[in-house]
Amino acid sequence: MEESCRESPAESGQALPLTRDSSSQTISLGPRFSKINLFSLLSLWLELFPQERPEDNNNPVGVNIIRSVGLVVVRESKVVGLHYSGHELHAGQAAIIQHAARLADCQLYFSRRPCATCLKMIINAGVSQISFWPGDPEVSMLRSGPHAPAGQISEEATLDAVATEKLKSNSRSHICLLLQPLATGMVQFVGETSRECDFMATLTDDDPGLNTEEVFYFSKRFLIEDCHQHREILNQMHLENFCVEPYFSNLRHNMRQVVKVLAAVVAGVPQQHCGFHRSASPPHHEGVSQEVARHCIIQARLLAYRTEDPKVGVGAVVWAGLNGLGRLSLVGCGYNAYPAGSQYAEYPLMDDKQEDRKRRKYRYIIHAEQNALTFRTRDINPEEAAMLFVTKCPCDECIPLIRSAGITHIYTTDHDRDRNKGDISYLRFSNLKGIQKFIVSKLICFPPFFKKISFVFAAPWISPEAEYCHLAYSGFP
Ligand SMILES: O=c1ccn([C@H]2C[C@H](O)[C@@H](COP(=O)(O)OP(=O)(O)OP(=O)(O)O)O2)c(=O)[nH]1
Repeated sequence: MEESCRESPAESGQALPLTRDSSSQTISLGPRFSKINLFSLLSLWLELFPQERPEDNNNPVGVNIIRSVGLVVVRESKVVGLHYSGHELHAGQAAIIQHAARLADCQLYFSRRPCATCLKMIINAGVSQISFWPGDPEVSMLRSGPHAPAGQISEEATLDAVATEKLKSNSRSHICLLLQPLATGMVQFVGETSRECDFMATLTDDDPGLNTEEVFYFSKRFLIEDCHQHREILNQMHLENFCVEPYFSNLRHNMRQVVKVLAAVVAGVPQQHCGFHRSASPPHHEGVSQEVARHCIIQARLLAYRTEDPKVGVGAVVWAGLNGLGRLSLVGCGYNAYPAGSQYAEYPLMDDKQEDRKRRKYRYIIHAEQNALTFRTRDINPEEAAMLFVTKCPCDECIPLIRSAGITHIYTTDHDRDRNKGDISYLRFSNLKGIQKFIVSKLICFPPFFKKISFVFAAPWISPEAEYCHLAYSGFP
């Protein structure tokens, strides 16, 4: 993350009031995520990072009681790691393997209370804080396990709860609950802006509304519908303080709001019939799967809601990995904001439709890609695929940085592409060579017979430019 400890009026769940810039011009701003909101949302979303083999989610006999977990590692207010459970490693173990003793003094944000196996190693590494979402823990208390009757907390989960509690009481790391109320109006703001975001504008003419299926799915996953069960789980986790009213209702309300916001952001990048199609053989590695690309673009969209630009939020995340396959590791992430350390509204906020040029924002704002690359956690190895996921077409100022950093793939929208807006231009992206470009675009629907043929021959929605690929809305079943 790019900034250190700037706090805007919206930080602790407050609505942003009208704000004045240095010249007393009044501007209204939307609410934004606090850092804690952002880390919680990222951790929840990371839990759903697409796996090569699907998580054994709907196991009828509930044999697998270990749940997937998402994890955000933060050092000095900056994200230095994004992790998720895989087939071999839990998210906590993946963080240990990647960061080792560099985890010392970091803050860890988990989407579930981690199991004792992860917790002991994390405490041992000397992290300063471990927080978790107050739902079903990693060793599930909702799934019953092979030998326990359905609906009953398994012996394994009870033993894990005892062990984690013992580790907690003997640990110097501060272990706490991960939840902060969202800024007032945030749910509505995200709902509305999601419907208007570049991805939606490109992909559909319909107003999709809040995807109720997505809300339902996330509710099932991250909330515990039954109040008694939720209380029981909180008690097992020694969070009995939250079991009494009004704290219990507040907790559940805040959890629901966060889940709604996540569903709204996710709904802003439609999933159905999406596919990556390429028109030329790649100079580097193949890109990631369409599911992974969508997942990463949604990470970038979450980051964009932390913007300091009063008009346009941009988020960027860079992942790298050998062949673009297997476990990716985070290079960096960021959003557009004023230089780190600046005070809120210290710089002009005007855009190109307002005021004279010297009073506009453009010379001051650090772009999302610039923050992602400046505060990257590691360099990019020339052998690996390095993928930038960014919610807006990269501008001319960013293109040379992206190329020099060793980015091999860009996933974005083409909103503003080829435009010169005076203070900011987007002319260089189209001619950028040597980097695979994946653009979100809408499918031209074919009758069923032509669908298969269109895959083999160059389809009309694929740009004729060499090395130019599309995240296309496909009509394949
Ligand atoms: O590669 C880029 C390009 C832009 N931005 C940010 C910088 C600035 O905060 C905002 C500028 O957005 P835009 O070009 O849309 O200008 P605007 O004047 O805010 O909006 P409009 O489209 O109405 O002209 O986007 C990035 O973070 N990365």
